[in-house]
Amino acid sequence: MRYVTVEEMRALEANSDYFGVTYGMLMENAGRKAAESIIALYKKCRVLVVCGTGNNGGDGAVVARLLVNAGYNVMVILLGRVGQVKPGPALVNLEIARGMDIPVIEAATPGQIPEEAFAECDLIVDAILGTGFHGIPREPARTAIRLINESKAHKVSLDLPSGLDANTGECVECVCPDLVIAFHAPKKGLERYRVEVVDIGIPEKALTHTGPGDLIGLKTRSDFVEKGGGGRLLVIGGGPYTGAPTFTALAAYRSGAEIVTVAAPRRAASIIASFSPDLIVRPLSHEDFIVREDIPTLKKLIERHHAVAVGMGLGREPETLAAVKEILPLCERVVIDADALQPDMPLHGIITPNVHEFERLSGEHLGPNDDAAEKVKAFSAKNGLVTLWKGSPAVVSDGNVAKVNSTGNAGMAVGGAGDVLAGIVGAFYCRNPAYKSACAAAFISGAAGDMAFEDKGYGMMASDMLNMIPYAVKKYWPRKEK
Ligand SMILES: NC(=O)C1=CN([C@@H]2O[C@H](COP(=O)(O)OP(=O)(O)OC[C@H]3O[C@@H](n4cnc5c(N)ncnc54)[C@H](O)[C@@H]3O)[C@@H](O)[C@H]2O)[C@@H](O)CC1
Ligand SMILES: [K+]
Repeated sequence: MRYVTVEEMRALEANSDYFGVTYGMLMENAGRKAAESIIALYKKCRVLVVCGTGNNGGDGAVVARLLVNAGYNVMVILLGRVGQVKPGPALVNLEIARGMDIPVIEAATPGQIPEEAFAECDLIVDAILGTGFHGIPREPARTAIRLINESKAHKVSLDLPSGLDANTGECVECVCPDLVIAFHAPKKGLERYRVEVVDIGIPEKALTHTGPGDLIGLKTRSDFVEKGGGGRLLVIGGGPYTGAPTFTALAAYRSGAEIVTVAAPRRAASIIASFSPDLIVRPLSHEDFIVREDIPTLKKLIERHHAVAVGMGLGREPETLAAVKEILPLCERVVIDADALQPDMPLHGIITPNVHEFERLSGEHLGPNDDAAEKVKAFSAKNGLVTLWKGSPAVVSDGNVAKVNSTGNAGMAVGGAGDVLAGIVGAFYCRNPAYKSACAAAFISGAAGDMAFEDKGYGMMASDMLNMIPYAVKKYWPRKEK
């Protein structure tokens, strides 16, 4: 089984919690499965559970409680004060253990660790550090790891051997366990251990649907301190229509882009510029639509931005489409939308077709009982790109995996909603991988649409979605320390 990265695990846990199988339930499941494995392997004996102050320690507290229930003689060493324990399921389970008169020794420094406990036990459960660990073990974890390794007792590590960095698979000083009980899937670096993977009840939906977990690890402006680091998006659109590129550009700003430039034909450019002083608008050569003479200008603009969103409000003048055909290969990160989605276009990056545009591109009519995820995945694989299919619900795929969007509503079938979505995708894509950007954008766009619908029902407009984007981001963006 392929290992799961720390970020993937965080995302799965966050989506699991979002769909109702909470962090607390996951911890209970993890602890129960670990205790069951231990009871199957070791007859009743003296067990020392060494807990860290994070959720791995929380798992250890659940194991301690369940082994006591099964008649084992259990003692817990907490490497810190109870007051330092992560609030939430870990603290709850440590308090429960203490409340059950299980001896919990608090050892905040190496000197406070009762060394004799490591000699007077038959089995040690290593619940010090899990996927939240990185670097070199600090004290008192470091001493505890040494004492565990020097002990003659059997050792079982929860999720991974404490001291193994699951981001890199490396370990400088880590527990050498007889068995690792890994939760949900192995982490990187477990190849050299005896591992038992246990299911902790993460619902299938956490894997198949978007959720707040898809925002974990998404880079935003605050990750780039230098000016313009937050992402510079170029919007190439406008012509017969001026609202569409405007929605895309404003949505990108609302999603955290730092600089958004709109390149549009002259007349459209002056109208777009009049909508908002926030927009940097670059009028092109022709009055009404984009022409081949614009290519050198567009080339220069493309080079000065992290990503490009093209197609919104473009119109379908043959000369315009010919120009777009020439500039698409020049774009490293591109979101291709609306009129630019033509079968003979060199499509790549992320495409955001609605149902009709997808039909035009793939020749596939997706009816209500079609498996949209499979069709969109196949199309994405064949064309080597990421598709954000704007069905209801939307489906995102990179050709390998596919996710169904879990937010959004029928009120969003309103002019401009697709342009807003394209702007959110473009803003995220400036600084993030394509598939992650598309999943996160689908989720945030639908969440903003849900807030707008909550507020205005079917009277909502795309501009209401625009205003809700920052609130959706604030509501669902898991705090860094999770
Ligand atoms: N979040 C969840 O819903 C679940 C988490 N689970 C468990 O939670 C673990 C992840 O928990 P956390 O993210 O809280 O982190 P961990 O419990 O893995 O470790 C975090 C603790 O270690 C400390 N730490 C980090 N680097 C250190 C270093 N170099 N030296 C010493 N201490 C260090 C941190 O300050 C923190 O207190 C998983 O491995 C798994 O065991 C499971 O219960 C499944 C459910
Ligand atoms: K561990």
